[in-house]
Amino acid sequence: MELLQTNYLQGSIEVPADKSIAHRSIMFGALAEGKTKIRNFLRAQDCLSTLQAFKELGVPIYDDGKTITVTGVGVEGLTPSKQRIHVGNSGTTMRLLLGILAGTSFETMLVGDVSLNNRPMQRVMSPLKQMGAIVSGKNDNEFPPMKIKGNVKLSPIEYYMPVASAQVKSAILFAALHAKGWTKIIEKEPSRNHTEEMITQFGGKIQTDGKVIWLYGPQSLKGQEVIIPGDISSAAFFLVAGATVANSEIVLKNVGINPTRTGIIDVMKQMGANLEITDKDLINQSASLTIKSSCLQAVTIKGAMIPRLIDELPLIALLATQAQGTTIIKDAQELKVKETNRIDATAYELQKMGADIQATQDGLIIQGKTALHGAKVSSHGDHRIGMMLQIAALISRESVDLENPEAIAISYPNFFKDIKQIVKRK
Ligand SMILES: O=C(O)C1=C[C@@H](OP(=O)(O)O)[C@@H](O)[C@H](O)C1
Ligand SMILES: C=C(OP(=O)(O)O)C(=O)O
Repeated sequence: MELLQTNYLQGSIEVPADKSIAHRSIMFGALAEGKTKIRNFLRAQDCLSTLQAFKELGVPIYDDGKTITVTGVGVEGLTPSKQRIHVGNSGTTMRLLLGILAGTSFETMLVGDVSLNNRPMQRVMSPLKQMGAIVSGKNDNEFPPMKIKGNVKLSPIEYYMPVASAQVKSAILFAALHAKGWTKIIEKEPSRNHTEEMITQFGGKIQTDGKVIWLYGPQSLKGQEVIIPGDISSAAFFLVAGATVANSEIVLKNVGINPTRTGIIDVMKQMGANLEITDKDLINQSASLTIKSSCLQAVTIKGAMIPRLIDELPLIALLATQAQGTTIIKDAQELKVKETNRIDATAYELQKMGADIQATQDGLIIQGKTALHGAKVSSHGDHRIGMMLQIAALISRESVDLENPEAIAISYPNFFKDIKQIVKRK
């Protein structure tokens, strides 16, 4: 597919709903008592996998096209699926669902696509086994398909997380809601806290202090109305496009600004981006972001910042190709086990366009102020790599051909439609 080109970018966009919150809204809705109404659900492949999975586990879910209504059944109300549950490309669905299924009385098989079959599951298997569930991967290794036999008498645990991962933390918390006693989790670095926030939103009790989280189970939750803000990880594509394409100005409305997710804003500001935050809504944790063409400086990104912008790193690498100086990204080895190895895929594809970018063991080194040229590139079947390459095409102003653009529907089905709205050809 030939990617879109532009002379400059201008306009206003309402980015799609937050993917992390959308998955969790179905999950909490299913586990709570009573009805949960979800407004602005993300109808993208990953979240539809979660929705379908819970239908197969016997949860009544009704979508009138605007609002999704989930009739909660509680973990004891889930019923065995008649068949293996397909979770497609979604790591979040598989890992969080394992945490939920850990508290059931039955066995479930979870299968995914080729990409998901290569994603490590030991990180969730290990704590869930300690809590009393029986979990195994294909041929007794840690890779999907996964088989899980739940245990209605789960034990609480104290768990030091070896990786900074919101998915692992969330899987443990879902299981802890059904374990009798105190579960304590110590994070390696703070990761996105949507699960903790939604436990409180759904009437549960959870305590946090920096990297430490305590939850006393069992707990029952109450159905809620969930209004999902726009996804900052989707807004990020436009932030980078607006900052790097000359004479541009883009307004992004209703973007989620939970501080565990706003690393991209902090890093872009540090780089000198012309980025303004307005219309802050503190209740819904959302705001408008205005980005204008910017003069950028290189940065070093590492440590506790990494989980706050993990999904935006391929895009930040692209941004760094246009900044003054050498940008270094380190401590980001988690990027190797996403939908694809995002360190290698980012370096390989941007090199094809003329970028001076080197993959390292745990990140990337990018020399700035390089002109990008046209090329034939591939998404590697990874939605975020595909979208990053469309932004690279806007910067290059030369013809770029993208192989496997379909992957983009995993998180952002209307991506090209939204880009078309702001592309201005003189
Ligand atoms: O919990 C979540 O919703 C997510 C957590 C992150 O994964 P890890 O927990 O594996 O870092 C992130 O990369 C993913 O896109 C969504
Ligand atoms: C890593 C991602 O998602 P998941 O882990 O749910 O597949 C992502 O959306 O970039």
